[in-house]
Amino acid sequence: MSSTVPKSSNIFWHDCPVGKTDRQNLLKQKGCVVWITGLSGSGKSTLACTLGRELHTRGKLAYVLDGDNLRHGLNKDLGFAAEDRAENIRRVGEVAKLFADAGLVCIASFISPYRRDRESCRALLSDGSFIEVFLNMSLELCEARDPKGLYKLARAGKIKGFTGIDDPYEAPLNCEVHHLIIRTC
Ligand SMILES: Nc1ncnc2c1ncn2[C@@H]1O[C@H](COP(=O)(O)OS(=O)(=O)O)[C@@H](OP(=O)(O)O)[C@H]1O
Ligand SMILES: Nc1ncnc2c1ncn2[C@@H]1O[C@H](COP(=O)(O)OP(=O)(O)O)[C@@H](O)[C@H]1O
Repeated sequence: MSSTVPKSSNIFWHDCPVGKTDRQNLLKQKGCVVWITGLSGSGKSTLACTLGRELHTRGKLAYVLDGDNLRHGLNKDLGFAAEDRAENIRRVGEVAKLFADAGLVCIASFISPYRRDRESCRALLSDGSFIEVFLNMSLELCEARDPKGLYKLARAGKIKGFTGIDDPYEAPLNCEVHHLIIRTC
């Protein structure tokens, strides 16, 4: 699928009197995006929900955007070809930016296998407001977990273009948080 970025013309930005700073003051927190990337089964959703709960417990407003979940709605028209993944991440980046602008801690949990797509999302946010977390789990570990049985299907050739099997994953070069687990099971 090709990019659906619209070619709008004759459009004008409309500023509202209540801005991001006002919302942040109201909420007593800073809006930002925590972007969790890693292979399927690396623990992205688990970490996203744990972090979301921890922030909630501390009285901070957070919201989790998860790949599987958004593919049930906003991104249900997208598959897993490189251009579909790029469009998936582009849309999520824009949504995450809105959440951060609203003053929330937006926790985005997506494989987001392409460096360029993640960097485009980073570029949407101001310095320090995009925190990239790399769950660096080995393919062996993720495959041993295989909670949805997807690696088994990919190995059997029943899913084509599965990340880590026959589709690429580009590890971050300069992420804010690098979580590495070396054990194999
Ligand atoms: N071909 C292929 N490759 C990778 N993953 C696949 C594929 N097909 C389906 N799934 C399921 O889709 C989930 C990943 O969705 P994402 O939106 O995070 O993917 S991406 O960022 O656009 O690459 C992923 O969820 P997680 O296991 O939570 O990562 C899988 O459940
Ligand atoms: N820190 C962890 N230690 C051990 N198992 C974990 C950990 N985090 C997640 N898991 C398990 O690994 C599997 C994949 O986790 P999940 O959060 O669904 O990964 P992802 O969203 O990256 O696909 C699940 O069965 C989950 O319970």
